[in-house]
Amino acid sequence: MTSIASPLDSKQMDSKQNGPALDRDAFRAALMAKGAYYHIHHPYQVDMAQGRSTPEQIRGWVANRFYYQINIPQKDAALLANCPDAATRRRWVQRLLDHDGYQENGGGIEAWLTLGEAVGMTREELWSQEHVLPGVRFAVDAYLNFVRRADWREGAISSLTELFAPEIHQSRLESWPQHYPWIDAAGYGYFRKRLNEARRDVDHGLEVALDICTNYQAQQRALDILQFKLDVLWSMLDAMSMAYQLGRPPYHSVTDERVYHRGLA
Ligand SMILES: O=C(O)c1cc(C(=O)O)c2c(n1)C(=O)C(=O)c1cc(C(=O)O)[nH]c1-2
Repeated sequence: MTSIASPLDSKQMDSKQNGPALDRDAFRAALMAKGAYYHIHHPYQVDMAQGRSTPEQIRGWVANRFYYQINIPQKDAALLANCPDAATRRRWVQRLLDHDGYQENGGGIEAWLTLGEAVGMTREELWSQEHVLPGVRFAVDAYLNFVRRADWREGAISSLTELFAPEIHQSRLESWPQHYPWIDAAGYGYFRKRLNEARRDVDHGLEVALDICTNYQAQQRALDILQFKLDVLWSMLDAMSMAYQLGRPPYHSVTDERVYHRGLA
């Protein structure tokens, strides 16, 4: 029971736009094929993986990604708030604990702060958001706002970029220590921690998608949602490329000062 209209509901269907539904395996394959657009292929990410990034570029990425990290639990809390099903909430709530921590377990945000220190930044610097580029902020905010407004099942589908995340975490664990001996190994805990968490998360997200998207229109909608999320991740790196690789941070043509803001509350 939800008051938010979603094309995932069959009653919202327009029969004229219906094509044949993919079977479960073919739909899973169509979702997986979206991996071709994952940010693992973005030049900024490729440069980091191949050892071509400067310390400033790595630090810029860590500081900007921190904004993603701190918004993920708010996104998951929004999804929980929109979800009327207790059994789903009981599983989904683990994501909040993964990032925020519980009892003596520090959680993902804490692990990301450790990564920040490992690359030579202070915790205060990350929390201040002074390095967060407007383009990164807008992309992350778009994700949070989408999940706030969406049917929880659409929110769940938007997390499915995590299908492709274990590979990217694994690749960082393998390549970064070789290329960047200046990074303190304590910083890699986040990536190690996410390997299993992401696999468990996608089992749940995929289950939701495969169970619910059983007709053509719902399947197309799910693919569109996944593409939207891929766009979020890609756009974040586009903004970082401009600022840290091409030397074109916001307002670079009018001032040498950093003109960043913390967004509008
Ligand atoms: O480092 C990455 O490339 C990467 C990507 C993604 C993703 O694909 O959205 C996530 C994460 N990391 C991650 O650490 C994480 O906790 C996470 C949660 C989610 C989500 O959408 O709920 N995505 C991601």
